[in-house]
Amino acid sequence: MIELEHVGYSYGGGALLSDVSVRLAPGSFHFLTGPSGAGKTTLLKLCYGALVPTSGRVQAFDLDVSTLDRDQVAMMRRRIGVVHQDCRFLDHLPLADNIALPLTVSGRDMGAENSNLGELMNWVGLSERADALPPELSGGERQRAALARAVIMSPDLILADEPTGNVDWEMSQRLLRLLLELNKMGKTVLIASHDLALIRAAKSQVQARVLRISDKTLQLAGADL
Ligand SMILES: Nc1ncnc2c1ncn2[C@@H]1O[C@H](COP(=O)(O)OP(=O)(O)OP(=O)(O)O)[C@@H](O)[C@H]1O
Repeated sequence: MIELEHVGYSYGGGALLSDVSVRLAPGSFHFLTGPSGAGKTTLLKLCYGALVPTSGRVQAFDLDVSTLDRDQVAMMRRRIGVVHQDCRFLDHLPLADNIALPLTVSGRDMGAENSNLGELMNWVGLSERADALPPELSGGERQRAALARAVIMSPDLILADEPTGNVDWEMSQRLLRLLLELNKMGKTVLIASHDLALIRAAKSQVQARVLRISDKTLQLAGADL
């Protein structure tokens, strides 16, 4: 599904990532961990083609992302749902419209899609908040809305960047349950997280691989996690 082969990345100074190789198989569940600034967000961006590697190769759905034209990049991104660390909503649009934005942008018929939107808002427990504006939402509501927006195009792969940042334990468990449900539906899931308690909770429920960025490269974390 996604494969990084000997990937290196630099923002212009020294190398941030070096010789990173990993394969996310269809239907797998992964965590990505490592200290703040180690390059977790950067690695996710390399996976969805927002950044092109300085060295090595990223293959997404059997295509080399650095060789794709604009249309192919757009097609590839439709298959990947991203939950951004900062959620990024349009503050003047009601929540339902924010969640539906990927559909609107891609020109899908909203009449036909409305029941999907309703089901999705119900699934994340936000049906009652459809008309709320993003600044009125709690942290947990924002994170669930960001997850709903990431999956509205029915992606095959979900990349979630600290999806439980700034929420309490109960809410982080609720978000984890949603991500586990998506995985049970056959979606591949990669979660960047500092939250070791969350990773341990997930590992008791799903066969998850934990990858850690250390010394600029990616290592499989040991059984201590
Ligand atoms: N656009 C950019 N230009 C230059 N440097 C950047 C850019 N984006 C990130 N960096 C730097 O790259 C390093 C890795 O950033 P990144 O956000 O990938 O780390 P992270 O592991 O996700 O951190 P955190 O856990 O704090 O979110 C940091 O030192 C950051 O300042």
